[in-house]
Amino acid sequence: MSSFEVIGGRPIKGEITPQGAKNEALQVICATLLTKETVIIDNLPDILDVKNLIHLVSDLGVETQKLSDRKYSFRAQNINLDYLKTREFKKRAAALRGSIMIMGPLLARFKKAFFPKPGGDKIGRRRLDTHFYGFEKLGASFDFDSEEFFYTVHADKLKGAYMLLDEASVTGTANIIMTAVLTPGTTTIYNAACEPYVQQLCKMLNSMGARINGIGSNLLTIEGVSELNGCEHRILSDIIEIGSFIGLAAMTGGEITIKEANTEHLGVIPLAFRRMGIEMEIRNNEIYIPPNQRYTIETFIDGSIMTISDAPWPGLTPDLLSVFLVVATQANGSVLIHQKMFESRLFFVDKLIDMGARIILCDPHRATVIGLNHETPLKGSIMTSPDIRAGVALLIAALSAKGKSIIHNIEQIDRGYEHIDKRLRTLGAEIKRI
Ligand SMILES: CC(=O)N[C@H]1[C@@H](OP(=O)(O)OP(=O)(O)OC[C@H]2O[C@@H](n3ccc(=O)[nH]c3=O)[C@H](O)[C@@H]2O)O[C@H](CO)[C@@H](O)[C@@H]1O
Ligand SMILES: C=C(OP(=O)(O)O)C(=O)O
Repeated sequence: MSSFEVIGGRPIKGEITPQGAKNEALQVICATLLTKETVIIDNLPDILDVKNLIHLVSDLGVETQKLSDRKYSFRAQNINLDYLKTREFKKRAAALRGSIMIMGPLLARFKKAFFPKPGGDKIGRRRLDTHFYGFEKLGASFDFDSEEFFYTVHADKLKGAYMLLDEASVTGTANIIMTAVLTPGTTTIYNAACEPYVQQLCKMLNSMGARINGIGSNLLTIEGVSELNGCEHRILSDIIEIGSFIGLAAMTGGEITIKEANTEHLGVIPLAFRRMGIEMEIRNNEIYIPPNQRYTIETFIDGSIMTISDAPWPGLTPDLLSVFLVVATQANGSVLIHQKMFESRLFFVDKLIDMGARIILCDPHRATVIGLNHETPLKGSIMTSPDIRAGVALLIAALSAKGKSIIHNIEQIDRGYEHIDKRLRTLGAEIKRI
């Protein structure tokens, strides 16, 4: 288990370019299983989850080749489905959440797929019902071995269908889309997730010859085709990393420019930071955060306390709520952070309270933060990163705090943030891996 040692209290300064998006990368790597032809993916982030998934698909038989720093080619000509029954596969699949998205392509191409319990953040119940509801609607049978925790789907024949999803699951929608593109007939998915990751997946699939309409909305219509060809795809910048950098700059009083910031794809993220009182200038494809901000959280028009809460896209992504929460600890004013989707993602506030933050955890989903208005800095502390986004929130807290902090279990952060220590050092942060 590695740790970060951080000396806080130094404003960050400079320019930074975000990595490619983790959640898009996981979708499009799985999509390479849909064709025998070569797919080239550019801007893949060099993070643990992506490395693990590339390893997994290679073990499954996909020929993978690193073409340059962030560019890989994938060729899924000879797939060995027996690998899905091995102990090695169970271990690899359990290392990340996104691995579940190999099921849709395998079902589409080979009419069967198996999967053990996927990994990912331990942030509350993470059900998979929507995935299997969709597969069943397309004609697959589904079995669950509760002793072995093993999911199986198989079909003699798949057929396009109408479906109304019970929830707009991101990986669930991606899985169903990837089955439907090779399923004869018309599939209509209503209440589909439409996060930028899903939009990007659909665009990539259309460039491979799929026929998907309604991209960017919650109503997708897919005309199945008999086969897909190869393509070249470039991953967008990671909007969660962009939000994390905005939060870090605000908390440390720093001045940064975020290059290649995907400004058209940020949805309500800039608005939510502005509601926290954080100023930013969006210029062309860059975001500039001015220095020394003493931000004041807005109230609602009627004067009531601001709530920052998550919702499926185009609502605010749940993956940034931990960052909003930590940023609020130094604001002028109060905010209610309401994490609606996940049940165990706010418990890390105990660590912020130890550092001097004023937070009341109302229940597992809601925390009220009363800002310190930059009058008293947080104090350095020793802590353990419970999940990827809480980990980054603790890192932001440590970089803004007075004195030294140690953050353990940083593998959680490495799952989704590329060489974060090295990149933050270029902005003047005092952080080292120990
Ligand atoms: C690898 C990957 O891409 N992971 C992302 C993906 O996870 P993942 O696809 O696993 O998450 P889902 O979208 O399935 O669901 C997330 C949580 O929200 C709940 N839910 C979801 C939709 C809805 O309309 N109502 C509702 O309550 C679900 O029950 C679940 O607890 O999407 C999540 C939600 O954006 C993100 O946090 C994860 O980073
Ligand atoms: C919850 C997250 O990831 P995963 O779904 O991969 O666990 C996240 O990226 O914040």
